[in-house]
Amino acid sequence: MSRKKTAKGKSSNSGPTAKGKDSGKSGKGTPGTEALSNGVVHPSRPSLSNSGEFYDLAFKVMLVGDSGVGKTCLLVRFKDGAFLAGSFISTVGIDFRNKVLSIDGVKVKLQIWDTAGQERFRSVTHAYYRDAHALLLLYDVTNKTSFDNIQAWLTEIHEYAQQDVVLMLLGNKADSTHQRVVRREEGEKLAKEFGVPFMETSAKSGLNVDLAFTAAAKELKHRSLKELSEPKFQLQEYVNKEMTKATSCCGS
Ligand SMILES: Nc1nc2c(ncn2[C@@H]2O[C@H](COP(=O)(O)OP(=O)(O)OP(=O)(O)O)[C@@H](O)[C@H]2O)c(=O)[nH]1
Ligand SMILES: [Mg+2]
Repeated sequence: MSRKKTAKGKSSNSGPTAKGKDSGKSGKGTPGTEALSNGVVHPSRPSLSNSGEFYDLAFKVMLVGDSGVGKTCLLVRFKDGAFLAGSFISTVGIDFRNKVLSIDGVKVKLQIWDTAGQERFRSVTHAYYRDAHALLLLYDVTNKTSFDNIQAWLTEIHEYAQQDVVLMLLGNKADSTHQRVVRREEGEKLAKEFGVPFMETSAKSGLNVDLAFTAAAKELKHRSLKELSEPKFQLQEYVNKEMTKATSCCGS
């Protein structure tokens, strides 16, 4: 995936995704309209993604958070199973990648939007919030400022995103034991305060990366298929059960 992208404008579709490209840049990745506004394409008639994979449901997931917290690396880890080590290339504008997951026998396509954390791209990012079905809000456990800024991000999300957006808080770089300045408990406390599911992740080691996306997809699928006969899907409970805890030796 190119990490140098320039924003070209606002996404024009308000519904979930169907038949998008596997990756693209802003303003261009506006897929077709087969999907209904709640994310259901049609379970009995699977659609075909451009990568040749069939899917039943499609949703947009957006990665947000300060520059350098690891949004692009998290996406690359999830999509390709690799870690982008080396020099940091800050995302310009917005970019996306698709991935189809199998959730309880249902094929769920996630169109994952990787936003630029830098302040100067904020107005571009704002334009995409309203189309997002889920938001993964990241901070960096080795960067206190990125943690302190979470409240401001939540205010922004409240202002621009859909009211019922699925939101998760992720403390990334949990592998960086020695550089850690934000304890897991602090992340948990903040998340609890705002009623948001929380987990620590590492794009480097892969810790909880699949889980973060799968949990969001499960929640979206549950809501979309209105599985009312089943007990309500409890996102935080599911995460707690599945989560691998990072070993954090050094608190702040
Ligand atoms: N140790 C460690 N380093 C990470 C991890 N995730 C990302 N990094 C490093 O952090 C730096 C920033 O990562 P990016 O993914 O480019 O950050 P970003 O949030 O996309 O930044 P912007 O595009 O500017 O918003 C890079 O040097 C990565 O190698 C992680 O889980 N662990
Ligand atoms: Mg980036």
